Amino acid sequence: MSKTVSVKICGLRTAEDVAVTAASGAAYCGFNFFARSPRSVSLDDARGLALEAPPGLAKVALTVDADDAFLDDLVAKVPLDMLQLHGRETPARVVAVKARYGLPVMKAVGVADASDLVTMEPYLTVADQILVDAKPPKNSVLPGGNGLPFDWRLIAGRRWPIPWMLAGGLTAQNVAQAIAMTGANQVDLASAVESAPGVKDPDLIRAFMQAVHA
Ligand SMILES: O=C(O)c1ccccc1NCC(=O)[C@H](O)[C@H](O)COP(=O)(O)O
Repeated sequence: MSKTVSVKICGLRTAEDVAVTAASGAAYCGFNFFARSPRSVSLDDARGLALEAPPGLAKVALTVDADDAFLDDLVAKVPLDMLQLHGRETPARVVAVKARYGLPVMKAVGVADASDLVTMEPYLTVADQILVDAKPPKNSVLPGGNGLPFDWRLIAGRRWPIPWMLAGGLTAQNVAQAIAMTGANQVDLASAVESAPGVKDPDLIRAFMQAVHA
């Protein structure tokens, strides 16, 4: 029996991105507020995009080590379903963000070797979800969204007590193998559905979704 895998497409910047993501059957869309990313959007633009998102498409805001002043503004302006913390936020910071905003929090953890799975453990009791992502290369300015996979054998057969998403270099060509190896029920991607950094390609989004559901 085939299983249902939920998809999050991250780094949406235009109304067409949102429309295609929703129509393709993705469960989540991500708005990126890391200023140095080619995928970043302003609060005003994100508000417009979020208001256009149809019911059923969960709106996730990705931030990196954001302070309360920024998050206050973000949550006041943009209707959201989840906060994604993609920096060096501690477990205590996850607890504080959850309490302050009352939104589910997904904590991203970069994986390069088995020690990163130990680093993940304290988050499993405080976050609502974990994003199991590739650790960025040392010279990258982006803490995520580098289009590079990690060694999926590191998490093959691993089960965690809270929902989690697999991310890092997923493509239409490798996602079936990634799901089979890791048992992921949710996947997240940015780079492989772009024709250029920050520019989503509707055909690539549709091809990825077909590969997930094949
Ligand atoms: O995508 C970015 O530019 C980015 C910048 C800063 C922090 C995180 C970022 N992306 C996080 C995501 O949720 C990506 O979807 C995830 O890392 C996978 O990206 P990719 O390997 O490009 O599919």
